[in-house]
Amino acid sequence: MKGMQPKASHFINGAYVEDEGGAEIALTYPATGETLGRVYAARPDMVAEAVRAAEAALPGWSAMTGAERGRILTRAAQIIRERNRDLSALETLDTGKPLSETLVADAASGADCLEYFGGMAATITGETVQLGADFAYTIREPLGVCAGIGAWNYPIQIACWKAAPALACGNTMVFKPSEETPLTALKLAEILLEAGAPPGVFNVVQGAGETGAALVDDPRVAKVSLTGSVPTGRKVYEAAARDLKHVTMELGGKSPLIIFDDAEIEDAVSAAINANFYSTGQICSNGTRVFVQSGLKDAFLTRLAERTEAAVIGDPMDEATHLGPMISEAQRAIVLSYIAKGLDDGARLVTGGAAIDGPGYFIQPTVFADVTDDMAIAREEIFGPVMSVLDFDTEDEVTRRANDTEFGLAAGVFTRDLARAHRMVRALQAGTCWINQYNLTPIEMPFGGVKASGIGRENARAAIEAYSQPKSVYVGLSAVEAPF
Ligand SMILES: NC(=O)C1=CN([C@@H]2O[C@H](COP(=O)(O)OP(=O)(O)OC[C@H]3O[C@@H](n4cnc5c(N)ncnc54)[C@H](O)[C@@H]3O)[C@@H](O)[C@H]2O)C=CC1
Repeated sequence: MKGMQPKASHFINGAYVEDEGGAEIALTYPATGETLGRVYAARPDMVAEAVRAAEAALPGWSAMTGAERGRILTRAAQIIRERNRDLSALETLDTGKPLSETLVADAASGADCLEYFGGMAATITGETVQLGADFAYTIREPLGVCAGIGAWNYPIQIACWKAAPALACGNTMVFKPSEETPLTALKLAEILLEAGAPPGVFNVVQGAGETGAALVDDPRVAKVSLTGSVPTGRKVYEAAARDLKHVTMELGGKSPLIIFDDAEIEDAVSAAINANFYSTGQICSNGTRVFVQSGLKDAFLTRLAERTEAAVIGDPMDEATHLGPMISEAQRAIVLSYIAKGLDDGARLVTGGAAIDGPGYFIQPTVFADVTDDMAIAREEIFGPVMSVLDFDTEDEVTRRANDTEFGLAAGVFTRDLARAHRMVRALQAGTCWINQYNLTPIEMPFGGVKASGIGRENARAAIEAYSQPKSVYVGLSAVEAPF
């Protein structure tokens, strides 16, 4: 298997840079466990160099018109689309996610995002406020150098979701991908340069938490956008607070998917599958607590088991494959430990429940029924293909139980009664809700969490607020009055 080794580890000021003195990070293909290359973590000097490059590029980039910046982002989107197959194959090598997914959901979503904010860049303006004879106007200014830190489940998508709005607003960025998936952010850096972004506008440094922390701590960084777990979010938020930096936190979840008796059953089963097994369950917004009203329970579980057992698990490069491996042996071990806890706690295993023998970090898609609210599998984010099905009887009861969690990323409601659906989403504590759908995250819709699941929103116009700030200018046109 070829194609994993990048030219060098980091991309700073428009060029690949190497420093073999940093900690080595093996590039492992999760489907076979083979090591197919290596990168090195950025040491503090390298992080400082990347921030310096981003700072130096800031005056020129922010002085361009929005239309000029937008044209570059749009061109980058076009290049990504032209290279979608190669980028998707690289993403599959890095993450193990099946090509059938990466072809449609990863680089393609990144291109959607660059196109969206590329189109919007020229419309980012202030406003004018008439104040009697005087008036005020606002100038929407970039924040400065932004740090982006990514998780491993959607590497190029996360990089684009952060870079596109940041760059559209006139900021520059240093992005640190997850140490598990260093590759496609480097490709994005190449593509942005090729599309016309000046050197230093988008830089990439590799490394784990230490590198991320060095980036967050750099006093020249004005804003930090993290996609990661809640514990990491707490650390990064705390570090950013020391210098009162702006933050966007896209964190974990344990989201409810609520299915009423009157739901269209095949749609509800499809949604439960998408909400738990897409990307082998490694999605922050997954609806891992599937509440099913008592009258539908048996029929739902029967169809769910039949369809789950028909999933094609195996070679991610084969486009007929539905489920690839977990990202790593360590993550698979975590998921297996949760399955063991589920069994210990008395949940009923409907299907799956075991690792799959052979090379790579494969695991069966797993469904538990008769799960109760107090079980670990119902309370903690597992980040793997484990679905918990819980029973409920009434709307009030399920609303209360759905909200009884520290998380608040997403929620879904399946019912034919639309008045009930809208009433429910008003009551559900979640940043994103779906009615009769699940896990679709178009760029046009703000995405983010409430409670411990995050701060701020990505995508849509909301992201412009997250990467710019208004400067208010009062213009006096009358005589200045003073008390004496
Ligand atoms: N809300 C959202 O949009 C999404 C959230 N996630 C969440 O991400 C988690 C899984 O991803 P992981 O990569 O395992 O998360 P993680 O929290 O372990 O790592 C996330 C990133 O933070 C970096 N990091 C770790 N410690 C740091 C520190 N002290 N300072 C700065 N950076 C640090 C890591 O190197 C990595 O790049 C899950 O909890 C999942 O729910 C994943 C995707 C989307």
